[in-house]
This record gives sequence, C-alpha cells and structure tokens, in this order.
Amino acid sequence: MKHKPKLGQNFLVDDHARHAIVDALGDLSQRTVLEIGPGHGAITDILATRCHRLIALELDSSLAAELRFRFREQPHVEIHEGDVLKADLRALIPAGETADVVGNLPYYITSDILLRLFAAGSAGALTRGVLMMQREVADRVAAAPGVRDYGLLSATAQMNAQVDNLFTLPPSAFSPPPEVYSTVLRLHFAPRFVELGVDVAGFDLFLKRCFAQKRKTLHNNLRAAGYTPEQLAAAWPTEMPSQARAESLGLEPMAALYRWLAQPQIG
Ligand SMILES: C[S@@+](CC[C@H](N)C(=O)[O-])C[C@H]1O[C@@H](n2cnc3c(N)ncnc32)[C@H](O)[C@@H]1O
Repeated sequence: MKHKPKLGQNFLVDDHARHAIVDALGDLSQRTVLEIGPGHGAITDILATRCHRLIALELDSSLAAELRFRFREQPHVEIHEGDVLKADLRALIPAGETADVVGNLPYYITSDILLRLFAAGSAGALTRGVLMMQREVADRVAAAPGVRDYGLLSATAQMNAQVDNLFTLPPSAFSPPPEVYSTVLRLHFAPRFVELGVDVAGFDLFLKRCFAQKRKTLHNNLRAAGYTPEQLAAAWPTEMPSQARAESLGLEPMAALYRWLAQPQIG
C-alpha cells in the first residue's frame, strides 16, 4: 500500500521546475511574495534571492523552525507558522502593498486555498500567482465553457483571474512521488464582478446554484433553488437555449441572467 504523506508533503526535487516556477513571475525585485507551504524551501531559496520581501506560511512547525533558522540573517524573509485556511492573508501583507502568491500547494486542500486566494484578490491584496496543483484540478480551473472539465471551480476561478496553464510535471519530480501528475498555473487576479455588474457574494451563491447538479439543466437547477417558472421565463435571454446547462455557458450570459433575477420583482 502506498504511504500518503501527511499534510500533502510531496517535496519538489526537480531543479529546473523550481526555477521555472519563480521565473514565471518575472522581475520580483520590487515585489512582496507570499509563499504557501514552503516545506524544506525548494522554491523559498530562489524567491529569497529575488524578491523585495518574502512572507512564507507553513503549517508544519518543524519545517517552519527549519526555515526560520536558515533565513535568520535575512530580515526580508518572514517565516510564519500557521494554517493558510485560517490565516488572515491580507493582514500578512503590509498595508498599502499588493503581493504575488506562489505555492506548490498541499493537494488535499487546493480548492479551499484557491477560494481564499480569490477572496484576497477581490480585496485587492494579490496581483499574480504561480501555483502548482494536481493536474486534474488545474484542468478544471483553466477549462473553457463547453469542454468536459468546465464547472463551478472554472467559473469561480475565471470570475476572479485570468488563468494560463504553464507546464505539467510527472510524479518523479517530487519526493515522495505523489500518485498524480502536477500542473503549474499562472493567475492574474482580475475580478470581473464590477465589469459584469454583479455583486461578489450574490453571484458566488448564484453560480453554486446554477452548477448544483451536473445532470440537470440550468433551468431545473434554478427551479430547485426556488425561482418560479415565470421569473425564469422573464429573465431568460432569447438567445439562450431552454435546455442549456451551466457547463456550456460563458460568464456573460450567466451574469445577465443573475442581474435580471436579482432585480426586485414587481407585482
Ligand atoms: C506539496 S508540499 C510543498 C513543499 C515545498 N514548497 C516544495 O515545493 O517542495 C506542501 C507544503 O504545504 C504545507 N501545508 C500543508 N497544509 C498546510 C496548511 N493548511 N497551511 C500551510 N501550509 C500547509 C506542508 O507542510 C508542505 O510543506
């Protein structure tokens, strides 16, 4: 039986890949970088030589202690021990600054980390990200509407960021090797809520309802969420097929539908 490492600890041992991850952020000499899960410092070591300020957040106390010792004479490197799902990411970044975020993410909590990063991006705290995750999750984040992998995670990601798929690594790039391939994505945080005329909390909830059951049409998912046939008939754009599924629609028609349904109903 394969041993599953604790805390998703599959350490990157491919020298070319760790450089490529940092290179993907370009010139960092004036930038603050937030690293999630620095581990033994495969990426941290390179970031520390290139960026203006590095803030690394590691849950494992022995790894955090190891890094704190290694960087004890480099005041621009801050090692924080903590849980990325509980930490106030905005409070880690000095007031008035924006940061870039880097991480070979612990795979068991990738989606939750992404949601937290999107929230920080919406709040204006993050500019760019280079993030490694399980290939299947990366494919979902980057998928275009209408392709098999497109779903709630894709729509949510693309409301918050432009996504580029950079490269994929085999299990042998890590120690211990995971059971899956890994893909590095680059994100430019660029929330589309204002442009599409929707509010963040309301539209996030609406997307969850639209994608609630993959087998159902969008109409039926919205009926299950409590909208009446009359409301849906009034709001439905003429060009949208009545049997459309959320998985086939882009963010613009989804936002148009939401804007209409969110209007106060008369009568
Ligand atoms: C896939 S490893 C990457 C380690 C290192 N960056 C590398 O590339 O070799 C994930 C790292 O995230 C840390 N980690 C796991 N859960 C975490 C959490 N909730 N908050 C912060 N770090 C976490 C693990 O301890 C581990 O060091």
